[in-house]
Amino acid sequence: MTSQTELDPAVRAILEAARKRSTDRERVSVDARSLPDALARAEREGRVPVIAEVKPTSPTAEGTRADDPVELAEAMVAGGAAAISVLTEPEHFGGSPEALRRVRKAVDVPVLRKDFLVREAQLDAVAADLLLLIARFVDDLEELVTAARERGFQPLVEVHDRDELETALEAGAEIVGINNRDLARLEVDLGTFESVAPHAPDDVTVIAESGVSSPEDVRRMRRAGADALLVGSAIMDHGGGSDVTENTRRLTEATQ
Ligand SMILES: O=P(O)(O)OC[C@@H](O)[C@@H](O)c1c[nH]c2ccccc12
Repeated sequence: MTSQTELDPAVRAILEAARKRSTDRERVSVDARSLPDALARAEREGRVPVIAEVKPTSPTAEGTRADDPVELAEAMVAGGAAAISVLTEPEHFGGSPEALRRVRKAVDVPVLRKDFLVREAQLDAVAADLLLLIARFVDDLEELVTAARERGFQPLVEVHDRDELETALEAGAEIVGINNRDLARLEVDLGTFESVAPHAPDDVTVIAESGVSSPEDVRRMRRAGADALLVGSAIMDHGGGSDVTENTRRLTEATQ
C-alpha cells in the first residue's frame, strides 16, 4: 500500500473513517447477477455498457442530490444503464448500505457496492453483486479478493497505474476498473485509462472509471478498449439536478 501522506486530505479522512466503522454482522452469502452477462446484453441490444452510479455527493461534487436512491437507480435503468453502482460510504458520499439494499431489490441489473473496504469484516455490511476493492488501499489484495468470492461477490478491483494493474492481476482479478481520477490529487485525466488499459489481458473485463461526461468521452474510452464505463457525476448532475434518465441515455446511445 502506498504511503497515505501522499493522499489528498479528503481521501485520507475517508479511509480513516472507513477503518473505524464497526461491522459485527454475520457473513453474507450472495447469488450474484453476472456483470459480464449484463455487459454482453447491452452490447447485443446496441447500447454502450454503462454502470451508472448513485452518488448523492462527493468531495469533488458541486452540491448534494438527495433524491430517493431507488428512483435514481430506476431512472438510470430506464436510460439504458447495464448495471448500477451505489455508494455506501456515509460520511463523504452521502451513501448507506440500506440505500444499496433497497436499490438491489428494485432493479434487476447487477449492483456494485462502492465503498472503501480494507478489512474482511466490512464485506458483510450488505449483499451486492459486485464489490469494489481499491488496490491502493488494500494491504493483502489476494486475501480480500478471495474473501469476496467466498461470499459470492464478483470483485471489481480498481487500479490507477500499471503497477497496480499487475497487483490486481496477480491477486486473480477478472474485472478491473481503471480510475481516471488520481486519488492523491483528485484530478481527472482520461489519458490514464488510455495508457493503462492496453496492458490488461483480453480475457479481463476492463472498466473506465471517472471523468466521463460527454458522448465524445464515451467514444474515446471505447476506442481505448473499455468494456464498460462507470459514470457518476455526469449522470447525477449534482449542481443542476437535470433528468437522470436523459443524462444516462446520452451516454448509452453514444455508439460510433
Ligand atoms: O463521478 P465520476 O467522475 O463519473 O466518477 C464515478 C466513479 O468512478 C467514482 O465515483 C469513483 C471511482 N472510484 C471510487 C472509489 C470510491 C468512491 C468513488 C469512486
